[in-house]
Amino acid sequence: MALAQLTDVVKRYESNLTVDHVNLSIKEGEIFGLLGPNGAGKSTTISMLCGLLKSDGGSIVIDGISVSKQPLEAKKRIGLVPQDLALYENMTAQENATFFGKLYGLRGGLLKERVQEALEFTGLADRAKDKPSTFSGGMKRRLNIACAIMHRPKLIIMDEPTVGIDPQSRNHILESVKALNKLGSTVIYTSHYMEEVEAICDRVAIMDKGHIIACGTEQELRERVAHEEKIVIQAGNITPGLIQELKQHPRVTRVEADGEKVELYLPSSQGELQDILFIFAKHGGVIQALQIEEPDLETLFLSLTGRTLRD
Ligand SMILES: Nc1ncnc2c1ncn2[C@@H]1O[C@H](COP(=O)(O)OP(=O)(O)OP(=O)(O)O)[C@@H](O)[C@H]1O
Repeated sequence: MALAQLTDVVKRYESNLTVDHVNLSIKEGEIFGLLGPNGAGKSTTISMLCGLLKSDGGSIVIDGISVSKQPLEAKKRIGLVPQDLALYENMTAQENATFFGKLYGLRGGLLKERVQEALEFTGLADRAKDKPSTFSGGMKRRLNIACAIMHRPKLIIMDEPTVGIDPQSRNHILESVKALNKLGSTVIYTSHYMEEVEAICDRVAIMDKGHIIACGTEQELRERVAHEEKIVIQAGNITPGLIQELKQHPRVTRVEADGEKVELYLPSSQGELQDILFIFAKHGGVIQALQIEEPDLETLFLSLTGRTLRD
């Protein structure tokens, strides 16, 4: 059963269709990834889903409740971890969590219990009496999560929660997403990091320029590009002439060069490897490592849009 249903949702900014007739069905109990480059329209979609932004068309239903007709009822079912931190710097971690708990109508013993639970869950119990101004970026992000889960929402929405934070907090957040899901919450997780979405999500929708361009399990999405292969080569002395000749190779569909790394996309490396090594040797490129990779969500994005997620 769908816990969140978006039907033909539209958002316009002046003449731009920022969200262009988006249809999504998020099943109860899943971790659903919304993957797309910066500016794809992910945050705008999330804001409409949470009732923070009015849509210009279509309908959004959460747990059977229309977000536009019964916004307060719908909001009770949602815990939003926004992209921008929403914390009070002059209140302690405990006071922040208490404040958000009260907003959701929690009081007395239950409120105290939930504050403790949320801070423990996010690994901040020993910093309960400290203010966020003394926290690292990752700890602030974790406190943001603690505040969002105080009312044990059915649907937790996290908008790019790992942008600009240290690897330890990043892992902590990814683990906590999985743990929240195991405890029964459905999660929508937006990101432009393919690896994160692949690591934690049951299903993924790929968004670009306001459209959902693909949706399915990682396996289903990979199968759509099963005919593509990626060769990743680490090499010294990568010259413009070398890149140019690789691009001209009739079987190579795309070349991405970044410092000492070259990524080549082609239908199959079989029978072509010799040629490619020859081109490197001809231009004095010194190969240090070579790896043939299975197609991934990046390959799919590239094949659908002609751009990489990082472009
Ligand atoms: N209030 C606004 N007025 C005009 N344009 C806007 C407004 N909010 C967003 N946009 C535009 O809508 C597009 C989508 O933005 P959105 O923030 O939804 O993308 P995103 O996929 O979440 O990317 P990011 O990861 O950078 O936040 C962008 O081009 C953005 O500039």
